Amino acid sequence: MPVEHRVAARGRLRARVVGVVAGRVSVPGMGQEGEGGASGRGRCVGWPALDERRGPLQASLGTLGQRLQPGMADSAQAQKLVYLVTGGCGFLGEHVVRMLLQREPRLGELRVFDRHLGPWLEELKTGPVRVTAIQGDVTEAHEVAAAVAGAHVVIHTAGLVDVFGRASPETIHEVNVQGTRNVIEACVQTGTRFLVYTSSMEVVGPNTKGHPFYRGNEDTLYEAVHRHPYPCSKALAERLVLEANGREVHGGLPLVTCALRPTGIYGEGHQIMRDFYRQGLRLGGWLFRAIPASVEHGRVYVGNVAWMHVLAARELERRAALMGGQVYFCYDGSPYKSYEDFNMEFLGPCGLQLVGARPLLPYWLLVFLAALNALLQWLLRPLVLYAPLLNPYTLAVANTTFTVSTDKAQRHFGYEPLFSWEDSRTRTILWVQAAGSFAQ
Ligand SMILES: NC(=O)c1ccc[n+]([C@@H]2O[C@H](COP(=O)([O-])OP(=O)(O)OC[C@H]3O[C@@H](n4cnc5c(N)ncnc54)[C@H](O)[C@@H]3O)[C@@H](O)[C@H]2O)c1
Ligand SMILES: C[C@@H](CO)CCC[C@@H](C)[C@H]1CC[C@H]2[C@@H]3[C@H](O)C=C4C[C@@H](O)CC[C@]4(C)[C@H]3CC[C@]12C
Repeated sequence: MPVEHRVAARGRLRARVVGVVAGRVSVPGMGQEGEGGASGRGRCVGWPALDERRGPLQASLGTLGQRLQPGMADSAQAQKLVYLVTGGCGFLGEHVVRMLLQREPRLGELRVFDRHLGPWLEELKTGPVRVTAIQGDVTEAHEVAAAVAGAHVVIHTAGLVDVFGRASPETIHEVNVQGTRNVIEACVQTGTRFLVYTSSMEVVGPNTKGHPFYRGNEDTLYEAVHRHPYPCSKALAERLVLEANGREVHGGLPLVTCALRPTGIYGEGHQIMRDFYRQGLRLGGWLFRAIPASVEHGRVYVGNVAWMHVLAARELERRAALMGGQVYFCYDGSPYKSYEDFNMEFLGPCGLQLVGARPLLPYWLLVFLAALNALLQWLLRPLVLYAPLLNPYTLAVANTTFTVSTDKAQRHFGYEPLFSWEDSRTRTILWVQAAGSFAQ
């Protein structure tokens, strides 16, 4: 049984803590050199502008960023580090947690902060690393501050991922923007110097005009205009994180931040993939093409996204001048395909078929159905939550080419995908098969 007790660090805290454990290690090769400039700043239509008083993004920390804090020497023998992963029980968060345990040799304590703690944390009970599960809410500044206090590195992946209208725009903003602000302020107040933020490709696009982003990189010019609360919130939060780079934290040293922008993540734990699978099973093994095969949608394997987070977090100290204030798309060797064709890479081997070489419905009809769904959602809201996959926003995202081709993370901190496409595919297929065999 886990030992549960109240955390007393720094003032009032409702967060509950469970002690657990795991471990072990390997180190990848490193790249070198650098470049400046973070691009992709979005404009949110109808959303408040950020407070600009802190001035422009601070791109470089010079040698300041290279100074070591006590306990941050570059050796496995050095004092062990305390990592905090917010949203550590989510789809991506769980992979980040497991990856840290496997591949961060300096890990001494791992704090997993989430609104909902997963039962799987129990299985991390044996091993050399202390795992502390903290039930808390990123919108509660005092809970965040208590969890951050004493951590060397924060990986802030908690977020409300909702493009289906389940949550209100205000709630999305509160969790994604205010929650991120709380994390930053907690770092500043408690002296935590290294912050990696899970952003999203949606900070850039697809934009409201449906412009294609074809194999773009972090410097590709693109008109980033958002209307939907989710991408707006991610864009605002990312900006907060980047602008916080260089702020003085408690103790006088500068905060070092960077943001990672995954495209559509897939892999073990991907609920939308599981939903498509179950839908196909309900339809007798058929799925029906709605999006032209020529529309490319960027996808990345969750294990590689987690790996990039771990590497970025690990290298932020050593490469502060280069990485501080930077954004990186998350990429790997996953093939460029349409959203539906890509899903079929996994659903096909699980026995589903995608019907139609071309969309079976004309696009105008899909637009009509998406608008109808939005109307029904609005009409039914007082009675019931109607949140189907198809709405004007998801249709626009699925129907607009958005793919990434970049090596920035490789050049800046030596990232190479840990999992090949074949491995990623096999792991995902096995998970879909297992997840689909549970009750529908
Ligand atoms: N899934 C994707 O395709 C994708 C792509 C790009 C970026 N992202 C980003 O990655 C991050 C993780 O996404 P995910 O797909 O794993 O989503 P998820 O919903 O599976 O995980 C999010 C986690 O955050 C936690 N959380 C939500 N609100 C919280 C709060 N107020 N306080 C504390 N914890 C809270 C949830 O309980 C959950 O465990 C998000 O920031 C998301 O914006 C996801
Ligand atoms: C029109 C339907 C016919 O089959 C298909 C609808 C698919 C949509 C539900 C998904 C298409 C693209 C997805 C999004 C994308 O992969 C990137 C995202 C970024 C991330 O930060 C959050 C998740 C998401 C918005 C993801 C959500 C689901 C899609 C819109």
